Amino acid sequence: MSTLTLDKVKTIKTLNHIAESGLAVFKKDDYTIDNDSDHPDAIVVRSFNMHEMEIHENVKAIARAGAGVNNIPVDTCTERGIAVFNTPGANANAVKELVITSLMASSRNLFSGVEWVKTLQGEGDQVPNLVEAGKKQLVGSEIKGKKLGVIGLGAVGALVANDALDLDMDVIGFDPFISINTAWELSRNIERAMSMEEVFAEADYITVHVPLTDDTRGMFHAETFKLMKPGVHIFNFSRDGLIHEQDMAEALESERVGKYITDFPNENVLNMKNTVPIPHLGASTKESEENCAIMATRQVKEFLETGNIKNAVNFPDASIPYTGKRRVTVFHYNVPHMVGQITTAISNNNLNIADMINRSRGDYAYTMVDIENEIDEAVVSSLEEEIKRTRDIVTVRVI
Ligand SMILES: NC(=O)c1ccc[n+]([C@@H]2O[C@H](COP(=O)([O-])OP(=O)(O)OC[C@H]3O[C@@H](n4cnc5c(N)ncnc54)[C@H](O)[C@@H]3O)[C@@H](O)[C@H]2O)c1
Ligand SMILES: O=C(O)[C@H](O)COP(=O)(O)O
Repeated sequence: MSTLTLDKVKTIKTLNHIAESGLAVFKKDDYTIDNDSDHPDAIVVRSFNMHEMEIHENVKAIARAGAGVNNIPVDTCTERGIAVFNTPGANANAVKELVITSLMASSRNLFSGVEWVKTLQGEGDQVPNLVEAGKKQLVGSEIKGKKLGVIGLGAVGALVANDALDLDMDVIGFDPFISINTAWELSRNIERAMSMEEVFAEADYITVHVPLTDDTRGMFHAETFKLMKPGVHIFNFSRDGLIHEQDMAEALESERVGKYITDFPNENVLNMKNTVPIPHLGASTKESEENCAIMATRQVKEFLETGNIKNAVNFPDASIPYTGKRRVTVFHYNVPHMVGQITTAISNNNLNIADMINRSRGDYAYTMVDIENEIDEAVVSSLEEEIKRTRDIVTVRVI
């Protein structure tokens, strides 16, 4: 584990409520939490929409205490050398439990049943008779023996798929980009679909667990609904943008889709027939909020103090023990000669290298070099300036 003396107190700004146990990672002597700061060193966020927000040049990192990063302008952050972290899997169990709860509850018409029975208030002694007479409208289906289609077998999808098998469902899953780690976690009894169409054709219930990106936006639309079994129930605990809302409204109206259970209500959703709107509760458990907050804040602290990177969505993973007296971290384009230019600048300043790492991710790369020598601040500035003058550099930090 790294050790490093901070040269100044760092400022952290939060844009949503972040669990105290996570914020406690930032020790008082080294950090201040200031939610009014317009130039924090790092930002910790949950679902706050950052797309319209001005992000000060002092911001070095943004940590999403959760999974989805569609509320963060990730491409702009990358171009500016701001690392964006998330917390893979930290809230997956919470989401899985709510998906399974909703699967059983909606299949048994529990939500509409409870709503209806409350309308009997005021009927006095007649309530039990009215309940017995009315319950025939609410006959549901058991999930045992039915087929669940899971689109996206990541942290959440894999847990849902495995647990559905334990509930005696048949499960068919589709994920063309599945990670090796998740593939190891999946039960071999889950049927592997080679296309979404295969899932649509076979499933009685479909649950979607993919990120919202330009590739997945609107992936459920009129044509896809036509491929599904009439009366299918669709569960969306991922993002509203995955569903073409007008098409969903029409599919519900015609009962092509039997029920739409979503964690992302909006005005359109509230006007749709046979919809169960849930107020984005997927990750809202004490356990999940703490897991996410602790993971997010630890990752940011490590990055601010040592430059080490774990679970960034736009920087490569890169970690080495902090062995030297100072560390030079450089985020740059993934082009030839970068390491040579950085190490030349270091030797031009008469400094010796103790250790180094270079990792790339797509068009960008990240290099960290530990310096063996004690360096005074004048040399730090000269070194920083010299590296910044090099072509294809995005950001330089000497820490
Ligand atoms: N409701 C909530 O509170 C809540 C909580 C956590 C996550 N989420 C949402 O759920 C999403 C999934 O969360 P996760 O933790 O499982 O993320 P994850 O990154 O672990 O899994 C996402 C999976 O989707 C797969 N995928 C990507 N594009 C696909 C496509 N076109 N077809 C099929 N599979 C595809 C990926 O390969 C990956 O395995 C998040 O991005 C977030 O938007 C919501
Ligand atoms: O992507 C996520 O992690 C979830 O949507 C949770 O969002 P929240 O942190 O705002 O509850």
